[in-house]
Amino acid sequence: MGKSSKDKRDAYYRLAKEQGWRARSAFKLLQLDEEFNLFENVTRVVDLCAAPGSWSQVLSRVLIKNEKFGRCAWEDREAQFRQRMLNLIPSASSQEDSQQETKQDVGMANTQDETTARPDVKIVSIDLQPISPLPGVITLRADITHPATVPLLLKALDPSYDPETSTNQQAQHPVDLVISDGAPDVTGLHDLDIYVQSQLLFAALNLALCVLKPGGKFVAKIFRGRNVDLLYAQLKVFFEKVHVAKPRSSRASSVEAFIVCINFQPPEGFKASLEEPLGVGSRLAELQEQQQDPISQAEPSKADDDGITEVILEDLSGSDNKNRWIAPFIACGDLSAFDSDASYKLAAGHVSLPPVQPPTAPPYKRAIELRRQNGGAYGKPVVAK
Ligand SMILES: C[S@@+](CC[C@H](N)C(=O)[O-])C[C@H]1O[C@@H](n2cnc3c(N)ncnc32)[C@H](O)[C@@H]1O
Repeated sequence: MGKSSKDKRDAYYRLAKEQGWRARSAFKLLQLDEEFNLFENVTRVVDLCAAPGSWSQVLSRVLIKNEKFGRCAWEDREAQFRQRMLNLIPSASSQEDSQQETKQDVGMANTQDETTARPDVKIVSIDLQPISPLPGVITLRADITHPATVPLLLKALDPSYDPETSTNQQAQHPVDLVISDGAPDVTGLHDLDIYVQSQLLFAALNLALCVLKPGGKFVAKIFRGRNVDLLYAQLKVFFEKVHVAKPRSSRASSVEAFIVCINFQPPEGFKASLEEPLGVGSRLAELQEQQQDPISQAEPSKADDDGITEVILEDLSGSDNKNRWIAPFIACGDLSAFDSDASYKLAAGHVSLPPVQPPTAPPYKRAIELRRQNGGAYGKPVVAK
């Protein structure tokens, strides 16, 4: 979590520290769950691009510790927080609570905790960066775009999996839910950022296809850019329902959104492949060809059984119309929830809480070292006169 002055006034940044979450992203997952009931009947989950680990914390607290974060609990916590915002000084007890929890989280072993673990629950989290231990969560430090990560993940999910002898890439005990909050270091070059993000998304989808069980769910961060409708149509090849969701805790000013794909239905004869991953060559296009056109399958403006209205745009231009599809857009999170674009005023007496989980290996550490070695020769701040 950054510490810019905007962040300090961002309610979710402060609320995350109040409640002991490692990052404000925890609220995005909680608000997505509020809308889509993501964790219902889920015991095996893979969290991709998981550092510093706030999504894994949510998984651990909901699935292992059986904590409830439904609308009621959320509103209760929020009401308390609003009260403290009015008083503008965090209560000593809430600070102690969150620090206590952090100590618990950080102090736990890297595998299932004997006292709290539900033996039927398996959570595997992966990131390029190290993730501090969490109760009941297996953490892997790996690159999700690298083919060697798939056998690593399969082995973590199923210790009897042997990449040497196994001809079957599918895990023996497949996964109910794959979530990915992957984001590259944003360059500010819009098209490049969207391209790199889409490569992360394809890597996440590829991994998901290797481990998801039929009926499983896939949730991933996307940057909504030009041609995102091509992506929605591609996801529709594998999942019965594809929604694009914007939690209230995700800044409206950001192009970030989340695809929520429900009911994994691999096309007949489809096998996830490391040699020919999705996003490379014509494999996806061929699968789309095999399938009926998703646009003609869906009836325009029809409410499905969740009461969600699908809006299909009829006038998509270009010859590849049949490869495009507009996923229903859903804003989620209670309307009374904090606005992530608003700045909330802090009083003079406001006490800022320390980060719940200081970064373990932040990329800027090396830059600081280099700057020190060079006697501050580069990257010196320019002082305005
Ligand atoms: C927005 S953060 C994820 C936050 C996390 N969901 C949480 O709640 O704490 C994005 C993460 O993506 C990770 N990432 C980016 N590219 C990756 C890759 N190729 N493989 C694995 N992780 C990657 C980054 O290291 C970073 O930790």
